[in-house]
Amino acid sequence: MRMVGLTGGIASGKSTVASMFNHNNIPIVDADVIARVALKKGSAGYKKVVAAFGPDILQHDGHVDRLKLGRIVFSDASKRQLLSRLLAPYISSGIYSEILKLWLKGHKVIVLDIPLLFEAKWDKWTKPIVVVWVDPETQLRRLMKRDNSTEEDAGNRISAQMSLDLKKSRADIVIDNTGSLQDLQERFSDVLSQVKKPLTWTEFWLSRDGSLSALLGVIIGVIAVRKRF
Ligand SMILES: CC(C)(COP(=O)(O)OP(=O)(O)OC[C@H]1O[C@@H](n2cnc3c(N)ncnc32)[C@H](O)[C@@H]1O)[C@@H](O)C(=O)NCCC(=O)NCCS
Ligand SMILES: Nc1ncnc2c1ncn2[C@@H]1O[C@H](COP(=O)(O)OP(=O)(O)OP(=O)(O)O)[C@@H](O)[C@H]1O
Repeated sequence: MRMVGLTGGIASGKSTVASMFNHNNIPIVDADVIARVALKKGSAGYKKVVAAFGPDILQHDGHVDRLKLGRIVFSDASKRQLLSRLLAPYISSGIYSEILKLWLKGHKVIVLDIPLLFEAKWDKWTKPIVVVWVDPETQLRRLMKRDNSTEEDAGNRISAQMSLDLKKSRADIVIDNTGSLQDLQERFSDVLSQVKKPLTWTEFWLSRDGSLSALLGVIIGVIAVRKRF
């Protein structure tokens, strides 16, 4: 199975690109969605985070106030590291379990949409790595518009992340998303054909069908050897 890594900066357009993959029947493992589940009221992750950050981060109904927690962690690196450390085991196991489900369904290509792909070292497992890049002004403008946030809040979120130029330098494929959605769609068509190239041998043996063929081969081999002796 081929696991494509999809990453970029906040509001650079990862989800927009992910939905293009999805429209082409390539399933997505979305780390932001998994991270939300990990912080759901009553979950083990929720309990650890509330114990560490205190009840002030909760809304009246007991759910985490994401805006409030976001303000705290995106303006303080040590608190951000603490939150990441507390949630990392739950996010990782959520990602593994999604990958396993898709492997069992026999998908040949899947996309891991992980904002912290490099920081959390998921890049070792993904090939190719696609980075959605955008220039800093466009990123700030789109983020403020999407989240209806102030320049200060949006700037804090951007500077809390690894630089987008550094991510770009570590990419196999860069998608420049500074232009229009139509420009993005055109660039995406090239990327799709690269991602859909036939599987390498290693990827084939790591696919469900390849692994089952290998297992069957081993069983037949063992039976044949036993019959001979
Ligand atoms: C702080 C939280 C509650 C803010 O929630 P909010 O709904 O406002 O933002 P959302 O979850 O949609 O994240 C938006 C973007 O912020 C960026 N981001 C999120 N967490 C982090 C982090 N720890 N470090 C750097 N950037 C981050 C990502 O680009 C993400 O796509 C939330 O982001 C969170 O729980 N973060 C910790 C979990 C995590 O590490 N998520 C990243 C998945 S790899
Ligand atoms: N080429 C484009 N032209 C105009 N708007 C765009 C373009 N690409 C994305 N957007 C808009 O920019 C915003 C950010 O895009 P998107 O949500 O896909 O980013 P993201 O990288 O997934 O963000 P996050 O890291 O927060 O999950 C969205 O409102 C989206 O509709």
